[in-house]
Amino acid sequence: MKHFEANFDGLVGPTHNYAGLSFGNVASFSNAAQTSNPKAAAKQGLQKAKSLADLGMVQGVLAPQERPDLYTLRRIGFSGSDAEVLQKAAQQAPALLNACCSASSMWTANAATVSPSADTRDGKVHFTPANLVDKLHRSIEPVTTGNILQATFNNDRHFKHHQHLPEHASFGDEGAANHTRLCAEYGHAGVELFVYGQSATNPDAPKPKKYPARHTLEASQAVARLHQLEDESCVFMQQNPDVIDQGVFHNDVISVGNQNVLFYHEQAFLHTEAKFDEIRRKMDSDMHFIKVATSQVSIDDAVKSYLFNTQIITLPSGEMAIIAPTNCQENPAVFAYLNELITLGTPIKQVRYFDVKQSMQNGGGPACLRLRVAMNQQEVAAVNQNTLMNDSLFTRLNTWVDRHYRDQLTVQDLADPQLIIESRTALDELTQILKLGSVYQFQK
Ligand SMILES: NCCC[C@H](NC(=O)CCC(=O)O)C(=O)O
Repeated sequence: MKHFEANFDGLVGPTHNYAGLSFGNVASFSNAAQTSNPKAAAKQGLQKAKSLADLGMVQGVLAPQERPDLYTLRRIGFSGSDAEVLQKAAQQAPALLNACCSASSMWTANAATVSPSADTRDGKVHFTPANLVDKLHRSIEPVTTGNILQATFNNDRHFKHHQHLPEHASFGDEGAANHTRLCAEYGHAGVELFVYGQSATNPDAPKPKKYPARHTLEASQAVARLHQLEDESCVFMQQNPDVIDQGVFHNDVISVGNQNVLFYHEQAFLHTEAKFDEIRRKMDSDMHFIKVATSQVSIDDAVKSYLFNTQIITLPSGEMAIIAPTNCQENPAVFAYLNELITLGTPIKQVRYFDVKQSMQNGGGPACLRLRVAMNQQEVAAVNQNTLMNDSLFTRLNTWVDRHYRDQLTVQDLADPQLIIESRTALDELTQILKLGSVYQFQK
């Protein structure tokens, strides 16, 4: 049977904006209060997704979330009509209003952790939505994320959906941004590499001093248990706390894997050599560890360009390609490195650049925008087919964006009661296009 690694890209929601909500994420902070362009952002994302489908990849889309989140605003005491709730929140607690308006669900690398059926004891594909507890604006995502995942992977025979982990810092879980699956072939049992920022139950373990470590070892271990993974197919590795303090808030800002390739910065991890030995021992095939030295690309350049937030994909020809943001072309050290990389005799043979600047300005690159789901042919057939990218879906979604999205949005606009009407109208229509059923609270 054929096997694929599908990418499910998050559609950028109608409230895409720059509110500076993510302490520790340099781009989020430095672009705070800029005017965003939700229409351009959504179209940049669609273009990347369509281009991957055109390359012969299995490509899907995941619906965005309903924002402004009036349910959370009411839960914390703002009352009255929808317009009154927005107005009171804007006056009394603008930071809370901003948190309830973020389109951050577009970064579906953080939607969940996914383990393919080749790795799990029950032979199903397992999904655990990430609780994202470290950031208020993201901590309100997991319930709806679960609804959307269940409507997209809606077949009990093949897909197993878990509840998100307990909402406590001990179980800080940022999903697949800190999870990479290494394997010889997508359909073979692989090694699931879980990268965490700190251990919650070991106060003496290293941790960053300036910025938060969002993800714990305990969360990764819980996901491995839920997903019925064998100890022999898991490796838990700690991120270097020093790089978290330099803006590497997720592991996918400093390393990315695909099949038997791990592309990483030399400062990415703690105990790198011992852990790589463990990976080698647990893999049933040779690994290519592609190290980028600080002398080639500094941490600062890696964070600014998102060199490691690239997607490494295996094309139908068997060659690997890197899907990079155009920001990598604009950074001389990174561009020079990438030009050299494709000549080094590694499995990576091409680089393709995409403009995803609207997302990058919030600290999310190409890899943040996608959730990887390795599946066999039968599993791909069991996915909600209306979510899979093709010419007709691409045209429909572009028309849908043109009809419903604004081409500029400021943080002040978030209190505009018209935005909630526009957003709900758009999402209601989207659930019909993707045939998701009622996944949003306003539809229930
Ligand atoms: N994987 C990339 C995630 C980026 C995301 N940025 C944000 O939420 C920025 C939102 C803002 O600043 O408006 C985050 O940090 O979790």
